[in-house]
Amino acid sequence: MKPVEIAKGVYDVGVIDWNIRDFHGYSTHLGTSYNAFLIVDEKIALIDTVKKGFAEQLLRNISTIIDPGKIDMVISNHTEMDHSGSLPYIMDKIGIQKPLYCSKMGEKNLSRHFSSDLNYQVLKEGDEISLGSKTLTFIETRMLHWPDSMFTYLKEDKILFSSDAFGQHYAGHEEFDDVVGNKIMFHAQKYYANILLLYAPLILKLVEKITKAGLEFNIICPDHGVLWRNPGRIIEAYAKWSKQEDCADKAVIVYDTMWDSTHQMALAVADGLHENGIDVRPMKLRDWDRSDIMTEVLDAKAVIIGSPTLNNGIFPTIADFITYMKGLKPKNKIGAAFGSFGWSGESVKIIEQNLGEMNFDLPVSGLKIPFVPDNNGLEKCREFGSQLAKAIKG
Ligand SMILES: Cc1cc2nc3c(=O)[nH]c(=O)nc-3n(C[C@H](O)[C@H](O)[C@H](O)COP(=O)(O)O)c2cc1C
Repeated sequence: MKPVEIAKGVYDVGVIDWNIRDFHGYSTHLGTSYNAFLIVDEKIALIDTVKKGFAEQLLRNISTIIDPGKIDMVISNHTEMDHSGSLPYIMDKIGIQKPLYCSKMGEKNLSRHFSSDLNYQVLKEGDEISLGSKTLTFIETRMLHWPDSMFTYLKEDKILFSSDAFGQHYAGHEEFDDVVGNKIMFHAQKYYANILLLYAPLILKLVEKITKAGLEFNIICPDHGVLWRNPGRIIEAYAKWSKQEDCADKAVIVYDTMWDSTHQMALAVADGLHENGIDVRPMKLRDWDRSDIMTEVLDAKAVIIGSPTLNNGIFPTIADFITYMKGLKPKNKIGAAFGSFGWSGESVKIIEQNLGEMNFDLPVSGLKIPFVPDNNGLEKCREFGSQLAKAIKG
């Protein structure tokens, strides 16, 4: 994609990765983009680079605006390779001695990826760099989502370069949120649920800090997806997702099955929930990616997990999902477990134990059915669903 001038002298020179479907284990719906930004003033700054394989494309994009050798400095908001993989190539092209600005942790982490001979210049919160008529300042955002993460703010144009925060894995020619319309919120929700949810308390503090400081934004520029020309919309969504309160009367049933019994149970539990006014999504793990399931979990009140017993344990995909969800630390959820078994039936207890460790509320005892559920068994599943519905509404 050709560079886009988003404000006078400020360009998005990033690239689109149309075909990536597996982003470190996260299943993207529509690829992604690696955004990088060039600010042309008396001095010229490049904010972030792109994934390694796209380095030449980035350089070509920059070359349509200026001679890359004229870049005076590079600013690295985040060390992760999708934004830094091209750094060695770019530094080599623009002059290895040029300053590479980053946070304190950025210096530490970048030098563990690349040469420690680069001209690292450490920035701290509130530091300013004048480019001439434009001034850059920096906001520490440690652990949002890496220790090195920081934001860069272009004061005069009120543009925030927010690194991975507010991003979406979305590939498209549209530059701004309003051009895509409401469907962009799904991609932003998926990104938040899978990358940022565990840092919800830090996000709330950051939103508070920014609000208190009275910082205004004309555009928020994340390193993935579209740029937010309506920043209020995404800031409000982040505040809501981070509070994890006021979720919808919605339940996600996450399950897997070998011989269909737990599947039949899942559908009957779903009926019990639906008949009692709950919006319910049964999702079988070998058909749905864990990142899609987490997207649904984010705004659901209940997560109900079903697994057959296999070798005295839970089915491996369920263990995978529980590990993943645990790491993302969802809060204020109701949980429940069910599953079919043959003789020892450990799965329900193991799931309940895990949900308990995540501080989920378990208002209804788990439901186990031996082998194939008959009509009576299916009725028990519906009843289990309706009891859960009452707890969700209560
Ligand atoms: C390889 C294998 C191992 C199993 N191990 C156990 C077990 O340790 N304990 C148990 O209670 N049932 C065990 N079962 C029985 C299943 O839990 C039972 O068939 C159940 O109905 C399967 O549910 P599903 O149709 O949802 O997969 C095992 C089944 C298979 C195929």
